[in-house]
Amino acid sequence: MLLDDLYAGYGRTDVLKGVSAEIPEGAVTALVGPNGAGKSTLLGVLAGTVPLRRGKVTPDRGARSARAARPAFVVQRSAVPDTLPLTVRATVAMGRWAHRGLWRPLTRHDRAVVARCMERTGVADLADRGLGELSGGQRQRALIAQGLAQEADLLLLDEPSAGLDHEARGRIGRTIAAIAAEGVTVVHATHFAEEARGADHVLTLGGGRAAAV
Ligand SMILES: Nc1ncnc2c1ncn2[C@@H]1O[C@H](COP(=O)(O)OP(=O)(O)OP(=O)(O)O)[C@@H](O)[C@H]1O
Repeated sequence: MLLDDLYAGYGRTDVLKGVSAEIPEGAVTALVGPNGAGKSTLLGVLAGTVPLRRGKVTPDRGARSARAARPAFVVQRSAVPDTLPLTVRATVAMGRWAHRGLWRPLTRHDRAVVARCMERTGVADLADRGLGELSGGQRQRALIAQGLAQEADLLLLDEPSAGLDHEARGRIGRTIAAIAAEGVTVVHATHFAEEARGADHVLTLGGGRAAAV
């Protein structure tokens, strides 16, 4: 995927000021940079939730693949209230809404996708537990499973390891790597050097621009 001279921001301020970079397909790209550098903003641009003011994003296969035009965005875990009365299975099943429409019953295929996504992220044995009962790492993996259930080609994760301990971060890293190995392009924002080192590709944001490492 090619990012060409991207400008985006809020109000009168541009946060991204000419970001150009390549994001390799089927690999893990870590997005790093100081607080406020624009990592979430760039993820929002790729997700289509933050409008581009200038520049363009060209998916490598995008012109030919409708699925590539439907990225999955996994928001920061802190954006999900602990008290949300949802089981893990129901949370992951929400990822099928894009396919089924809201409140439509799940098909057998949908249920199979949900089950597989829970397995891929290691939360299958927690399927009937409430989100509020889970550890931070388990909840994060349930949210990643929800993103996966959308069957998008591009999985965007905003600081998936924020607030997690070393072991839980390692598990998230392995989950992300396994997802990319199945052909999904993964872009995740991170503050952890070890997590960035584990990625295939690192994009550093600073001063509104990007540098690949
Ligand atoms: N919805 C918004 N409205 C106005 N300004 C915003 C909005 N979202 C972000 N900003 C501002 O844009 C700048 C970049 O924010 P962004 O969240 O993209 O950075 P980040 O690199 O993800 O930061 P962090 O590491 O703290 O999550 C910041 O100055 C922030 O205050």
